[in-house]
Order: sequence, then C-alpha cells, then structure tokens
Amino acid sequence: MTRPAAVLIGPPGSGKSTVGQGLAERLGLPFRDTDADVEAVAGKPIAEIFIDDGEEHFRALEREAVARALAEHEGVLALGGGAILDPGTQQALSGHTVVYLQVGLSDAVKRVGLASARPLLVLNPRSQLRKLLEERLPIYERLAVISVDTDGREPAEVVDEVAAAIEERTR
Ligand SMILES: Nc1ncnc2c1ncn2[C@@H]1O[C@H](COP(=O)(O)OP(=O)(O)O)[C@@H](O)[C@H]1O
Ligand SMILES: O=C(O)C1=C[C@@H](OP(=O)(O)O)[C@@H](O)[C@H](O)C1
Ligand SMILES: [Mg+2]
Repeated sequence: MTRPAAVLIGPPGSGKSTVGQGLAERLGLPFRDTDADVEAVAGKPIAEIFIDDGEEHFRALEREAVARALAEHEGVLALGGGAILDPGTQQALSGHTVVYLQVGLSDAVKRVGLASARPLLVLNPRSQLRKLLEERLPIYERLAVISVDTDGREPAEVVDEVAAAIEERTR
C-alpha cells in the first residue's frame, strides 16, 4: 500500500501549500495539494465552486479528493484547511504521518489578508478566522502526530523543523 510521506493539516494561512511544496523539494518527492485536485475535477477555481455550487458540494469533492490522494500519493500532501471536518477523512488519516502546522490568529490574518481565493474569509477575515480556529483546533490537535508552530517563522524554517521531525520518527 502506498502512502504519503507526510500529510499537512492546519488552518488557512498556516502555510500547508507553501511549506508542503518546500518540504517536497527538500525530500526529493512530488507535492500534491487537494485544493488543486478539487479545482481540476471541477474545472474551476475554489471560489467559483463555492459561488456556483455551494460549500456542501465543495466538501463532497474535497472528501473524494482526499481519499484518492491518501490512497495514491507517495510524496507530500497538503489538505485544505477544512478537510479534517469530515468524520470519514478523520478516520482515513489514522496511521498517516499527519503534520499539523500551528498558527495563531494574528499571523493567520496577516497571511491570508483579503485574499478572495478563500471564500470563507472574504468578509471580515479576522472574525471568520477566529471562529474557524475555535471550532477546529481540537480536531487538528487530535489528528496530529507532529505539530510545528509557524508563528513568526519563515516557511524555510518550518520546512527544516518538519523535515527533522519526520526523520526523527522514521529512525
Ligand atoms: N511561515 C510563514 N511565514 C510567513 N508567510 C507565510 C508562511 N507560510 C505561508 N506564508 C504565506 O501565507 C500565505 C498563505 O500560505 P499558504 O501556504 O497558502 O497557506 P495554507 O495552504 O495553509 O492556507 C502565502 O502568501 C504564503 O506565502
Ligand atoms: O479552511 C477551509 O475551510 C478552506 C481552506 C482552503 O484551503 P487552505 O487551508 O489551503 O487555504 C480551501 O480548501 C477552501 O477555501 C476552504
Ligand atoms: Mg493551501
């Protein structure tokens, strides 16, 4: 059975896509992002899926994309921040090298800013992110086998720490 070398979870702005790409380069492995997989299946950007089809439809596409990637991908896999809300996905992550990128509200808000690419955060990103963190932090913490704090740190530093933690686990 194939499995990803690492599966990155965490809130929007924690750096899953950025650090995931850097970690894959560091490990010499391919990188995959389930948000890109969903966009490829739907044939449009995530913001348009939310507008045209609604969040529920996005979550259904996301659930399938995550299941497929967990079964197929042997490199570094970044999930969308909300993928872990699905109970089936929570179960499917068991036994995987799940890496939780932690980020506090202030850094997350600065990083995502007013990016319209994240439909959940378009209006009032600070209060939306605060709500989202409250709801999800216990889930991220429960699923993680490696947790790395990203506050005030550059992506390259985060990559270093994640790579070291993965190496430590496989020794
Ligand atoms: N550790 C970091 N420090 C500063 N900026 C970061 C860091 N990680 C990511 N970023 C920036 O924050 C934004 C969101 O990062 P991204 O990787 O898309 O996060 P996620 O996939 O978790 O939502 C990007 O503009 C990225 O360049
Ligand atoms: O947290 C969420 O619910 C979402 C996070 C986004 O991915 P990132 O966490 O990579 O920004 C993307 O999947 C979608 O906009 C929904
Ligand atoms: Mg991302």
